[in-house]
Amino acid sequence: MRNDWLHFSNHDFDGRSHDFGVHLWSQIGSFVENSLHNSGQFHILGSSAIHEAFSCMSKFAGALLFWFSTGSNSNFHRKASRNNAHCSKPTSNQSYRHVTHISLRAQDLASLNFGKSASSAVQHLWKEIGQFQSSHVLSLAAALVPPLDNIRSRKILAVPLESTDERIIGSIEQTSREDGRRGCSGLCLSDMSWRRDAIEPRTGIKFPSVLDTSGLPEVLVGTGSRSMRIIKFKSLKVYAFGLYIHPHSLCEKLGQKYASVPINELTNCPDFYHDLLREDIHMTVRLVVNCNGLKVTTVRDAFEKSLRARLQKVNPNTDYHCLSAFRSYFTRDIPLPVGTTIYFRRTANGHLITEIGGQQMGVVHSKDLCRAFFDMYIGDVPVSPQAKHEIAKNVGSIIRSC
Ligand SMILES: CCCCCCCCCCCC(=O)O
Repeated sequence: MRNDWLHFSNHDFDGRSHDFGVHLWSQIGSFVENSLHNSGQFHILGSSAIHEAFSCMSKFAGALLFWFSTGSNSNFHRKASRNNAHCSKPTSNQSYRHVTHISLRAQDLASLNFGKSASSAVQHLWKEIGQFQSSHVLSLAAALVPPLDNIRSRKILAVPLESTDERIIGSIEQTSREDGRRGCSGLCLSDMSWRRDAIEPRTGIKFPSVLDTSGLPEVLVGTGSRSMRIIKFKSLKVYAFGLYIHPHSLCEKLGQKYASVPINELTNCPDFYHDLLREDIHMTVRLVVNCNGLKVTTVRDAFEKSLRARLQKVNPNTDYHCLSAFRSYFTRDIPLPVGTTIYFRRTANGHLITEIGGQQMGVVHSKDLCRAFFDMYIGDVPVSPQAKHEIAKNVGSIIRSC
């Protein structure tokens, strides 16, 4: 350990994650103690303040320990031999060995004004971590924090989430970790109560972090909005959308293949998106109407146009019966006022279910149509490239927790 920095490096987590966490906590603890003695502040601090600060640090160290020793970390050391993803290019004989550096400036700790400052030091740590992992990974890391006493303290968990990106998935409170996280792909939805909705930034429309309408809980992996030009200089934000995915289905189909590919590579990996579309992964688009005056028939025609072109690309030999069936579900004159919610759900066995305003409109059994539909959001020419990128990052984070 250097003098002016607390510097923790974890070059290979194989079998050492627990030691790392314990080491982290003991380093923080002894450093804080030394700093306080050296700076003479120890005696002027009330014992309850010290206790609070240490407790905050303890929680944070615990969070890190848990993060490194479970979800994310469990996949950090997957061997490249298991990785047959085409976008992955392991270097030399080390494959993807993740290097983690967490640095905490000594003066941050030495000047701790306990109570307030403990959480700002923790925030500093979060920021440092944020330099090597995306905020989305952090949100998932927050999701995997163990139920240490008072871990609900938003002071610690909420700040980095809110200060980074409002669209990220909200922090999760894990209520029980004893009953087999492994059994539910690391991200065990039944164990969690999700605390926050996500807000699509352009429309301000809220999206719940979890959808559990079909009996298969799906998590929100990205939001976006669709603008359409109606006259030359006027464009309308027609709808906002959120894409949800069933983590178990994702892990089952793609967990092994992409576990060791770094997330920033995944986002630029065409094969990854193709696999997401090709594999029968249970997913849903939740679409919320954002302007008045939309007619179901207008929406139907716009979807049909887009889907026809995409179907042709997905399977040039496809028959278009699936499209006629899909179209037929939009014939009724249903009003679509602002706020109307439309779900398009793809099941793992290739059904596309359409539900408008709480009413199931119909089901089409066609894998081609399912692929063409989700191609609108994660395909080569997406409705929102930014949302597609966000989706890939969050899907990548889930895969790391498989
Ligand atoms: C003002 C025109 C409104 C048209 C609304 C159409 C909404 C569905 C669009 C089809 C899918 C898409 O390309 O986003």
